[in-house]
Amino acid sequence: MSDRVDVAVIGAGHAGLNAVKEIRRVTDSYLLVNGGSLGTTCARVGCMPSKVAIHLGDIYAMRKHFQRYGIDGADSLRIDGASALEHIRDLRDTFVDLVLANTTDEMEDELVDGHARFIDAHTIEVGDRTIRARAFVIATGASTVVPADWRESFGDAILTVEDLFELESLPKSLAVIGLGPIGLELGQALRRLGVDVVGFESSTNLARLQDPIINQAAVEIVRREFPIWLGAPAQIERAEGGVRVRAADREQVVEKVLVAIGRRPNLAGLGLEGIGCLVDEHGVPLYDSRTLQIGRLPIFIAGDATGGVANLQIAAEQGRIAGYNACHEIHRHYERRTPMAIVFSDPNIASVGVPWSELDQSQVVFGQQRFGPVGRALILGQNRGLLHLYADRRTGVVLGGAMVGPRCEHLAHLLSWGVQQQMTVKEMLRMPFYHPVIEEALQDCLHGLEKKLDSLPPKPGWLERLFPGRGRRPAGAEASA
Ligand SMILES: Cc1cc2nc3c(=O)[nH]c(=O)nc-3n(C[C@H](O)[C@H](O)[C@H](O)COP(=O)(O)OP(=O)(O)OC[C@H]3O[C@@H](n4cnc5c(N)ncnc54)[C@H](O)[C@@H]3O)c2cc1C
Ligand SMILES: NC(=O)c1ccc[n+]([C@@H]2O[C@H](COP(=O)([O-])OP(=O)(O)OC[C@H]3O[C@@H](n4cnc5c(N)ncnc54)[C@H](O)[C@@H]3O)[C@@H](O)[C@H]2O)c1
Repeated sequence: MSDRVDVAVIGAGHAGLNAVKEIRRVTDSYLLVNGGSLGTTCARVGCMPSKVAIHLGDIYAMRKHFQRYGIDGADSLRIDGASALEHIRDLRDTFVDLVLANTTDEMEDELVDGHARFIDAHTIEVGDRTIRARAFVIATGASTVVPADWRESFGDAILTVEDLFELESLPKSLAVIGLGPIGLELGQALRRLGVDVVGFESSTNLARLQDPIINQAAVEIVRREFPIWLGAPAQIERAEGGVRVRAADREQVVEKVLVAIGRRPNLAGLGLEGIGCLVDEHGVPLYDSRTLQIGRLPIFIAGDATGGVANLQIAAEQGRIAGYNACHEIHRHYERRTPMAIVFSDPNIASVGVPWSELDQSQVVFGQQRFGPVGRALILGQNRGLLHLYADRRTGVVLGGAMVGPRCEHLAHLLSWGVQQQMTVKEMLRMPFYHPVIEEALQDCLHGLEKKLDSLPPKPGWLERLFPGRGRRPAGAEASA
């Protein structure tokens, strides 16, 4: 069977579905090819079921405060792991249904089931079907990296996010290998649901945190809840009663291992090397980071398949740009908004704006604020944590920050909106704040920064230099070429 269409999109995750939305504005002549389960990584195994697990863990962990609050009987509370897992699957199915209802359920012949492989820059094969298109969008996502011999040698003892939520019951003990966002979020959630968890991380950073002060604070907080061993790669071997995990001089025998050592773009089977794509050392084709076009080919790439920052909003936005560019001669540019990463551990961990590694430390003034004395944090019984802000020494413009603390998911948004608007410390302080709220931690931190900035000796030409450099166009606003 042979088809000829304007655009074919490969992959029905958020990137691919958003590409389709753009393409449909221009043409009905498109196909969406998806190999594997429909419903998106986010809804099936990613953002959403992991947040349900975190929520259940947080609720159950609250029992530890009950006695202090005058609530009796916490000792007799028990969690039924099987029911908790069933609830996660129930909600997961709801999220998947919501995605499908608005997207692929409405498609008929436009949806093609199978894995695509390029024959040439205008042709793919999907099973016994040949599809010719004027342009393609590759949005094939990514999958967990599992060392080749681990599955073979350790079978069911090895878990990834792809199978964790399918378990019928919770394991008694679990080693989480890799404490990036996935390992930390799920390791903590499972610990709170009663699993004996130990975490292994080869770097010295939790959740990819670059800011050393916030990393140190986060490590100290997480360690109060379960052991985390940092700084050496973990290896595993068979042991009586389960699997032995070793890292440097540490070892632990556990029933199961959750592998969370990173995700790799699903590009291997696409045959890209055969159609003249130059690829990097990870097999990702070289593409223009603004137009998302691969070389000069009529092929665009979006979402986790790019091997770049993996998050839902970026996948969706890149999908829209790739879809648009696949059916327009004049391309739109993808420009990343102010970087923001939030890890939904308790307390939340977040980084915003200029990453630590890119700061010119001699030009930055730093502000710190502990959550310890913040009224609302004390009321919530969640006052561990620290906020660290960075501002430009010369102009007072807020550059970003990192934080570990209660409800930092919201502080991170507030901060990123200020950074995107290129606001100064003083301008952010003129924004409204209420009481008693966690946002007062941000206000206090900004006051501290303001004091430091005001105490710096004035520099000649300070004001004149301030305005030309500041330009009021929000960074990252979509531009058309
Ligand atoms: C456990 C976990 C938690 C996460 N939590 C968050 C979070 O809290 N916040 C956040 O922003 N992000 C989070 N993410 C990341 C987020 O889920 C992803 O960045 C996003 O879903 C990627 O979307 P995508 O469209 O690029 O890929 P996907 O949704 O993976 O879609 C790719 C599609 O392509 C199909 N496919 C693959 N190969 C082929 C082929 N050869 N031919 C045809 N089809 C193919 C796949 O079956 C799939 O349907 C999390 C991820 C995980 C795993
Ligand atoms: N809240 C969120 O936004 C969220 C949540 C989950 C996932 N994600 C995204 O999903 C992607 C994948 O997340 P991830 O956590 O799987 O990957 P990651 O690459 O962010 O982290 C993997 C970690 O594993 C460590 N590691 C590698 N090999 C190891 C070994 N042998 N022993 C011990 N540690 C080892 C690495 O040093 C790294 O810290 C990320 O890009 C992330 O942004 C986002």
